[in-house]
Amino acid sequence: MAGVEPVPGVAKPDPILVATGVRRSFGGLTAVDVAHLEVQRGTITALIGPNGAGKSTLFNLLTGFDRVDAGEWTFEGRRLNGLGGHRVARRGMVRTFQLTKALTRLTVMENMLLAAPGQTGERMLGALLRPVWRGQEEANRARAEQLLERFKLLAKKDEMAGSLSGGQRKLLEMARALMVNPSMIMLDEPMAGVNPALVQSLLEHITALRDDGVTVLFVEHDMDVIMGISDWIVVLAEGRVIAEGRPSDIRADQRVIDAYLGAGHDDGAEQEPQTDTGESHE
Ligand SMILES: Nc1ncnc2c1ncn2[C@@H]1O[C@H](COP(=O)(O)OP(=O)(O)OP(=O)(O)O)[C@@H](O)[C@H]1O
Repeated sequence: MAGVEPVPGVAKPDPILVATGVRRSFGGLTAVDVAHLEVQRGTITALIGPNGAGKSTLFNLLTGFDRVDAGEWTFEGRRLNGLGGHRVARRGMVRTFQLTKALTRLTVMENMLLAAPGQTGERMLGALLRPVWRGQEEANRARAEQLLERFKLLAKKDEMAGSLSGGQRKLLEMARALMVNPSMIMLDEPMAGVNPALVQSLLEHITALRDDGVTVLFVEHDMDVIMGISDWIVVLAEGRVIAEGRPSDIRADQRVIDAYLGAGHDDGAEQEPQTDTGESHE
């Protein structure tokens, strides 16, 4: 991303995702108010910000799981406004979801097959198209096995997803998202609840996705992870993009330091201003 100025809303050479004027309020609270944001194709871009900054809401809006109040966005040059999550996924932009209770009661393989393309309408057309359908199911199963192998979960394919460790669940979430062969994947806190021993392996999987040409946008709180693998970082605070740039730009950005300190985030160097030292200031 050489030559791209680290300023909020900056244009990028080959953006895969472009959002303009995207706003979402809940009651009187403006959760997201993004004037302009471009995600460069083929990069790992981190979306960071203090708690409540609007990161999850922005993810939900862009992937069709929530509705904007205003604004528009394009993916691969095509408008996505008004499309639901499944149709957005079919266009090639998928997000990971935490495994819900229901999904933990299915096997690993069943989870993979549920995420496969073309799940809707099959029952209706099933009688008519049974041979085609069967072929599709075989192809889905083959792809699922390939992905499970890649994420070292193949041996677990017949086990309940609920029996997986935190890290293995994250791998399964990633593998599920890849069932539709996306060109962009959005990861919501991929490292949350992951045993430190698995963090390195997850990081390698994320960089491997990028190296395979998949654009990655991820929300994460762990600064070491963010600084370690991101090509570009976008900082949200109170719904707005307050900074964006390479890790070195972001580390030195006073607005970012202020936003994190203001929200009481622990970056390892902050001092709590209101700490009672036991001395009287009167
Ligand atoms: N469905 C909702 N109804 C009402 N308020 C909401 C809803 N979803 C989000 N909010 C509010 O919008 C703001 C942004 O929330 P959001 O979850 O997007 O932040 P976030 O940056 O993802 O935070 P975190 O890092 O804690 O996950 C918060 O103040 C939150 O309370």
